[in-house]
Amino acid sequence: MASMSMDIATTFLGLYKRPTTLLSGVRTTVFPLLWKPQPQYHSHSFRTSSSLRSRIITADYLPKSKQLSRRFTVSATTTSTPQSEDSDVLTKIPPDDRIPATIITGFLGSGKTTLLNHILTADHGKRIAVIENEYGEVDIDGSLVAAKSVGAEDIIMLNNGCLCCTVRGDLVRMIAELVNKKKGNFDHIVIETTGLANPSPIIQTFYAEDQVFNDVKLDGVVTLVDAKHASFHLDEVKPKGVVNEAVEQIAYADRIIVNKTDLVGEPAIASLIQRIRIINRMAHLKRTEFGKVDLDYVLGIGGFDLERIESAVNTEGSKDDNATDDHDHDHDHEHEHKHEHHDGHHSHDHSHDPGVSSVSIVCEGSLDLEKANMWLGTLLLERSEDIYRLKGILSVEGMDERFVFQGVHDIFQGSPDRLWGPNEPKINKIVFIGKNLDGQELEKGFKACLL
Ligand SMILES: Nc1nc2c(ncn2[C@@H]2O[C@H](COP(=O)(O)OP(=O)(O)OP(=O)(O)O)[C@@H](O)[C@H]2O)c(=O)[nH]1
Repeated sequence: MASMSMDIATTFLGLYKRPTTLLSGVRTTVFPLLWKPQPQYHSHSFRTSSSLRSRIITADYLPKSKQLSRRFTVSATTTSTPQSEDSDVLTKIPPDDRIPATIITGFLGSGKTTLLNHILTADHGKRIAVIENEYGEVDIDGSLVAAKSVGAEDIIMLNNGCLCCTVRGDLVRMIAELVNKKKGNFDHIVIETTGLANPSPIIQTFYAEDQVFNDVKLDGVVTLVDAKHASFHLDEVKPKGVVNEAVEQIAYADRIIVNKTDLVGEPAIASLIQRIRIINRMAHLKRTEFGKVDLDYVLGIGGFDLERIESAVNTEGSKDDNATDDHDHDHDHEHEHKHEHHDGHHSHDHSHDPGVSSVSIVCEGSLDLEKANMWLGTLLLERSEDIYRLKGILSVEGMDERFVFQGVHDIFQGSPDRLWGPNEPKINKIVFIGKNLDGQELEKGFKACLL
């Protein structure tokens, strides 16, 4: 990591000065290209060449040659065309017609297959291709999935290991094959991971692999949490350097489903939800029995869609979607404030993935572009392993649009969004989910970038 980091830093910090060219198909801007409002950038400065498409990914599964050739990832398609004589650009986001994919994850027995069956048997009109990953040679979940009989276009089993480790290459091939052979026959891909999967490398696959990225977009990560057993797994002490999958699965979620609520009482559910909120305050959360949720809660959520980031970052979005859980509400105010939630246990010696928490910063003002680039570049250079998820909406000096972005470790993407309203306060919102986050330091660093 250390030796790679310098490359990343150089890339990160140097990028915004590079001339850029049109990338066919997918165009966007990236934060370090954060637009300098100078005349020479007016019509093309957002466009990235394919060589700028994705940021270096340091995950060790990528071959070195690939690691070095990758920089920033893009997903939203953003064009910049002249708007009027007196304004620089019109930012609009044309439809992204890549096939959406949903990752369903959650600890062993939390109800993933149950949810999948609910999805497959519900009346939503979508044609779904399923990729099912089971650890072990014997396809048990596959036979439990109601797939063929209810019209799933395809169900593909990956049985030789866990998606996040040994069969990740298979996932890439599987998706590429699905797209090449069956495009037009299905509208959505659902991937069920094993109960022991760490979602991070699976998520990264959607950005790191051209074969996947060009045709498929990650719609969201749905994490099932077993209301009865989750606390036990969250508490589990892992050897140094070994991730606690239960914590990671919650940390990466866009939607959390606290399932099996029939098996425990209200106090246990409430305390579990509080605990989940410490790890991830950004995801929407619902309680269920047998995974019975409205399908629009889990499909088509655009969790990784830049247009939707606002709701993710919006502090309202971090509430439990069940009104009954209003004990979990935020105490947010309109202007300057910060939330920092650390696991109260992390000072103890026995750790359950110590200090996985969320920090959100909300403050009004406009950012100095160069300072922001420097700050975020340095932060990701030093801390990308610990920063699991990052999402935000920023106000940048000289930019009429909001800048929305998100990151997964050192993969970072962003683009201008809609124009700020004439009387709209320019409030920056940024959420970090990760390990050992120091809320005060993050806030201080962020505020130092404000003009
Ligand atoms: N009581 C109760 N049982 C549930 C609920 N949801 C699922 N189950 C049961 O829990 C068991 C495990 O559910 P699955 O859907 O197979 O869980 P999974 O996450 O796919 O399990 P793995 O593939 O082993 O990781 C099954 O027997 C389900 O019928 C629920 O809300 N309440």
